[in-house]
Amino acid sequence: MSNFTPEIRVIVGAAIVDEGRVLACERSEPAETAGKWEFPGGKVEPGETEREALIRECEEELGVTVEIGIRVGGDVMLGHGRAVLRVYTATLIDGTPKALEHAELRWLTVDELDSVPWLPADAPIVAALPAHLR
Ligand SMILES: Nc1nc2c([nH]c(=O)n2[C@H]2C[C@H](O)[C@@H](COP(=O)(O)OP(=O)(O)OP(=O)(O)O)O2)c(=O)[nH]1
Repeated sequence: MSNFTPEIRVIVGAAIVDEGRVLACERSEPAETAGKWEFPGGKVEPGETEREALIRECEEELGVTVEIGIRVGGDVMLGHGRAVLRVYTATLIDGTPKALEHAELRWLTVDELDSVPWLPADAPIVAALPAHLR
């Protein structure tokens, strides 16, 4: 059909900041991305706002309650333009993050941001992070 418009999924990530450090999470699956590091988050489901999706994902993946702040960096295209990644700052309201779905969690200072292999799409977001950690 000539009027077919493919759906663009929005993937949200939370840059959880605490005492000048950001929480980095090592993916455990699937095999193609296991061992790469990311911001906790995932797909925004129909009927959900981006902030609601982030709060839900942080509960599911880390067992914490977060408050969402401001955007970090710009939109990053994923999957040949089929999805877009949007990252927001977040702060912990309740709980201590646990690796419920990730292989490992690490709190990184601004000097440690490059110490883990981030998912490739996260590079521009990580580059924009220092301003939020100082
Ligand atoms: N959560 C997250 N995903 C990222 C980041 N960077 C990046 O390229 N991605 C990609 C990896 C995945 O292909 C996709 C997120 O999918 P996901 O499988 O984690 O999302 P989800 O939790 O909603 O998954 P599911 O319910 O469908 O299993 O976005 C990031 O910083 N955080």
